[in-house]
Amino acid sequence: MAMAMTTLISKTTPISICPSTTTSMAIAFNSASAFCPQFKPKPTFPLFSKPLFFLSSRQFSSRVINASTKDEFSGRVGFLGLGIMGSPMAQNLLKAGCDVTVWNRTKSKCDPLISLGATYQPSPEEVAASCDVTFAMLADPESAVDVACGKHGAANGMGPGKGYVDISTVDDGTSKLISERIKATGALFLEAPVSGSKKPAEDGQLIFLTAGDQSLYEKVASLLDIMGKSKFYLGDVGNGAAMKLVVNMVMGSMMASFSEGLLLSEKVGLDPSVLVEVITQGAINAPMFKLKGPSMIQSQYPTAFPLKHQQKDLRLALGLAESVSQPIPIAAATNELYKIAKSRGLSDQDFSAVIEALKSNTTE
Ligand SMILES: NC(=O)C1=CN([C@@H]2O[C@H](COP(=O)(O)OP(=O)(O)OC[C@H]3O[C@@H](n4cnc5c(N)ncnc54)[C@H](OP(=O)(O)O)[C@@H]3O)[C@@H](O)[C@H]2O)C=CC1
Ligand SMILES: O=CC(=O)O
Repeated sequence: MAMAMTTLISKTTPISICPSTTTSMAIAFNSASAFCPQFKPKPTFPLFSKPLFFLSSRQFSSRVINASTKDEFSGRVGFLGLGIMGSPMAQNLLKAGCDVTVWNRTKSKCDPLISLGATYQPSPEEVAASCDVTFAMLADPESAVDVACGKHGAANGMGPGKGYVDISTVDDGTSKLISERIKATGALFLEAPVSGSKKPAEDGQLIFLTAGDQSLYEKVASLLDIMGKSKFYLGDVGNGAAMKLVVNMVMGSMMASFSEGLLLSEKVGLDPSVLVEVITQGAINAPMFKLKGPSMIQSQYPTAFPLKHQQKDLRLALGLAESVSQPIPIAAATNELYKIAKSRGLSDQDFSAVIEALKSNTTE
């Protein structure tokens, strides 16, 4: 397998990077047109002080390269897909003064962005044709392929000098397919799936897991900095997708295990709120437990990360593991639990609603 290079730029301090594999988002650039003039670095994260590292994802060999974020992006930015994540990301670009053109399958979701100054185009093709760099944030592999490669898809509007950045969480095969189609037009491609949910998207605190054309990565670095707190460059297309799937495989299993713990503690007469406090103070603490625990105890699941997307990521992680004959029995069992939750009508609830699948099981 080809060695993949990992770059990390953080808004805060230098960070050691762990080994990786792959993921996806879409941007197109063309220095000729328009502008994104008012990029203002957030005061707590000076733009020119961001460290950047270049690491081998498999061997930890490293070299430091110059941070490219000092080069502001000057071009028209397209944004396809305005769901829970895409809307706040596009909004942050607009608020930073970028010239943004939007499209969404359900047009009404474009309206709040249009009222903030975005331009609307009626198809992905027309967005890509009118923009220098086009980002895509779609639900799943099928929609990501359709929007990029389908009839009136973005690829039809791409060409030399432009770039496509796919932020959607998809598998590496899907990302490679989209990359090939985009690059056949002469444009550049970057996959850039994100770690971080609705609130980090609103706060511009996402973590980008990028791979693909490094020159596109460097050209859109200042845009990634508007939407995120750090960014990794992981080498060949597929490595960003794989990294994202591994992270979300771990997250899905953690949430399932946490759900079992909450229910077991209650069944044996403990206060699950105290369990959350105990976990929070110990070595297995993760922000997710404190964030989701109190509402889970109240059987409330306000959607930040839809359960159907978590199950999709587990399904794709199983495929990734299969491709390299890696046993992942915990993730396989976890996937079954999320499938049960989906079959009980919880698809559009937050993924923490997976606890309901366990409740139903214990009462049957
Ligand atoms: N929510 C989260 O916390 C995070 C999500 N992700 C990933 O980001 C991606 C988007 O997530 P999120 O914003 O939460 O999802 P949403 O379900 O809120 O949004 C999905 C987007 O995809 C569009 N879409 C779905 N199917 C099609 C289709 N067939 N053709 C065209 N457009 C389509 C939707 O359009 P329409 O409005 O018309 O339905 C919508 O714009 C997913 O891959 C997810 O796994 C990554 C990190 C965090
Ligand atoms: O993909 C979901 C996330 O929270 O990250």
